[in-house]
Amino acid sequence: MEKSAKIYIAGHRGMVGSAIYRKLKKEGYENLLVKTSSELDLRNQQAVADFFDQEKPEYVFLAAAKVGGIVANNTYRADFLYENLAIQNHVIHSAYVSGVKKLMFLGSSCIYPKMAPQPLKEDYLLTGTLEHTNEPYAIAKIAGIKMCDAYRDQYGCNFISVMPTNLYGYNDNYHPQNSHVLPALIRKFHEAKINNAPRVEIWGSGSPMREFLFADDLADACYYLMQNYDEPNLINIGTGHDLTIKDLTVLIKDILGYEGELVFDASKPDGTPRKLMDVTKLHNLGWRHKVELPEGIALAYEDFKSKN
Ligand SMILES: NC(=O)c1ccc[n+]([C@@H]2O[C@H](COP(=O)([O-])OP(=O)(O)OC[C@H]3O[C@@H](n4cnc5c(N)ncnc54)[C@H](OP(=O)(O)O)[C@@H]3O)[C@@H](O)[C@H]2O)c1
Ligand SMILES: C[C@@H]1O[C@H](OP(=O)(O)OP(=O)(O)OC[C@H]2O[C@@H](n3cnc4c(=O)[nH]c(N)nc43)[C@H](O)[C@@H]2O)[C@@H](O)[C@H](O)[C@@H]1O
Repeated sequence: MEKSAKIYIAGHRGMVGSAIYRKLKKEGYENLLVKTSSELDLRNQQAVADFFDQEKPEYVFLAAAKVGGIVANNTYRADFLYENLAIQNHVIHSAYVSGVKKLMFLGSSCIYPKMAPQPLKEDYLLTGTLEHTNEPYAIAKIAGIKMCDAYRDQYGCNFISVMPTNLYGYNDNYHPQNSHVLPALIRKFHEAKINNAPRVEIWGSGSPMREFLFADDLADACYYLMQNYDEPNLINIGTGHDLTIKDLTVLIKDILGYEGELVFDASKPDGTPRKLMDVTKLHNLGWRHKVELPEGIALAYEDFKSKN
């Protein structure tokens, strides 16, 4: 990617898009093209086609999506399927029509079968049944991977797909119901601490295992792969380490300095028992994460406090 290249970051106000934006600025890219969802609704096919036709970006990071935690995915099942399919269909197809040199599509670790062997290798895609809570989102993401590959096969487009593990960081979503677990727990422990609440409710059994990557590390990996990866099929992005939700809870509780009790709410779903990424392919390409979980949680908490 030449420093003068015109680069469109779809979803630049989100956690991932804003991290990619910061990374590219830091690397000296000045010609960055961004639009909020109110300026350009990516669900609108004609608007997306017109935008690509007029602006002719050379590179695209597709980090715009309808995103949320386990309950949001399970509640807004139709919206997660429809909006994600629409956004990615329009952006990927318009990127082909307007002659984009390279596009990166961001998926998620939930594309793998619920009971796949661990760690999750890239070739476990479509080898089993998906987790029910996020099946619509996963189906959309799988369609995105296959769309990038099909446009490569039929039209020779250099469209790549990356699969990040669970993420957290600056500009995360801290909504009490719709967020992912890590930002949800930061909010819960912060509020419990300032209100002297005797206990905090944790969803599910606490036994599922999750892997967490700091969003700035993800942005670094995306930049690296945009320059060093030109293959079909997907590539995982993660740390290669995971922990139970219970251990994550204790870690966040300690970092925030909350001393009350934990109560596990079994009426809430556990979701996938484990989804640890196999990052051998990424490590072999020469990229590793830098921010470890305790440091990343402290940074995310500072960001949360500065906005709340
Ligand atoms: N968060 C995670 O744990 C995680 C894990 C794995 C993969 N990912 C992937 O990373 C990508 C970004 O996720 P994120 O966590 O950064 O999400 P996010 O913070 O919710 O940001 C999503 C962005 O998408 C944009 N967007 C949504 N609907 C749009 C529409 N109809 N038209 C135009 N823009 C629209 C929003 O733009 P506005 O702000 O302008 O409304 C928003 O900035 C997604 O593809 C997601 O699947 C995320
Ligand atoms: C990365 C994303 O991961 C998502 O799956 P997934 O890790 O289960 O999504 P999370 O919402 O992060 O939940 C992870 C685990 O944390 C538990 N958990 C405990 N307390 C809380 C809480 O207060 N809030 C939340 N949100 N969870 C909580 C939750 O029950 C689940 O077992 C998918 O739905 C998406 O499709 C996407 O792939």
